[in-house]
Amino acid sequence: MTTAPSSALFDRVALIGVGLIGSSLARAIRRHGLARTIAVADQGEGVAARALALGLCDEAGEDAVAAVRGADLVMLCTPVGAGEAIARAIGPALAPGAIVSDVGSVKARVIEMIAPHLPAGVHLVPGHPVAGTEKSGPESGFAELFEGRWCILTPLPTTDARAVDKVAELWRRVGMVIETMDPDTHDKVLAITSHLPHLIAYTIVGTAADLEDHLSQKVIAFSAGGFRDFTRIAGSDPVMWRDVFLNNREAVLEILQRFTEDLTALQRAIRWGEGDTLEALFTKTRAIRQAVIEAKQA
Ligand SMILES: NC(=O)C1=CN([C@@H]2O[C@H](COP(=O)(O)OP(=O)(O)OC[C@H]3O[C@@H](n4cnc5c(N)ncnc54)[C@H](O)[C@@H]3O)[C@@H](O)[C@H]2O)C=CC1
Ligand SMILES: O=C(O)C(=O)Cc1ccc(O)cc1
Repeated sequence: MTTAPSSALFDRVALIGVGLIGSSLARAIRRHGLARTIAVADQGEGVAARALALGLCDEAGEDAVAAVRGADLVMLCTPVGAGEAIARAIGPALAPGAIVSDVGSVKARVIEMIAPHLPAGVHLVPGHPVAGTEKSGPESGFAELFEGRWCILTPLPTTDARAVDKVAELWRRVGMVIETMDPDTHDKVLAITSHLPHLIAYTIVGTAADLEDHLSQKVIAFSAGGFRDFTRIAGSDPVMWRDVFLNNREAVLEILQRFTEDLTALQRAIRWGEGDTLEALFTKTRAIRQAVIEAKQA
């Protein structure tokens, strides 16, 4: 099963967590021949065995320490809340010169949780492939997930530049476009573009579910258009998203404050029949939609 192409970037890649993102990365690494050996560790019940059966890796088990031994790249692909315990456990087993990276949707807290447990000589290169779906588990991954999407790296000023380049090259070879920013900026940007939309979706679907029985059943039966789109997002993994909100608390609360103020202004406009206010906002947002589409096509 081991692939040994001459263009392999890494000798042994250890993926800790082999759900949607870990399994997509395993598939993409295999497809592009980027590692000689892929070892995975996952504590989910039966997940490691399923990853092996799917042919995603050369070795699989529950023990992260065993997976990282001899690895030149360790990629943390678990919900972000698990990062600290994993880093504490694997720290002593990491080879000098090894790179530790991650795919977490939150960056500042992840760095705070992981960095203190890494020995000197091990390079931390935090990252976030901004590509995903509402699905989870090793069966839901696919090699093309990352193609044409952004990968944001948030290295510390002290991070070894060669280590950053190597992680950037990995994501580039699986099709991503690389952007570098500081962790706080990342967390603020993602709070509005990803975390708040998920919170809104969870709220709308929760509100619909709490309607009187006869109404809530009709909502499900006749759900179409907008509401259906929200149910897709609200079907995302509960543990992953619990960890995102707990670990990007400040940025999410700040953006939620602004959002609720804007929502209250809209509520007022509807109450007082201020059609001009509504139409002006909807005209502005339509232009933003157009700009987003054009940016994607560029
Ligand atoms: N789902 C998405 O669309 C995206 C997710 N991310 C980030 O990727 C990470 C993983 O998310 P998904 O792959 O979607 O989740 P997932 O739920 O599909 O996979 C997570 C895996 O981690 C395993 N796991 C949990 N705790 C563990 C531990 N202590 N040790 C070993 N394995 C453990 C679980 O058993 C599961 O198999 C998260 O940090 C998330 O923020 C980043 C981009 C997109
Ligand atoms: O499925 C969707 O619409 C997503 O937004 C996927 C996603 C989830 C989390 C991320 O950090 C990045 C992308």
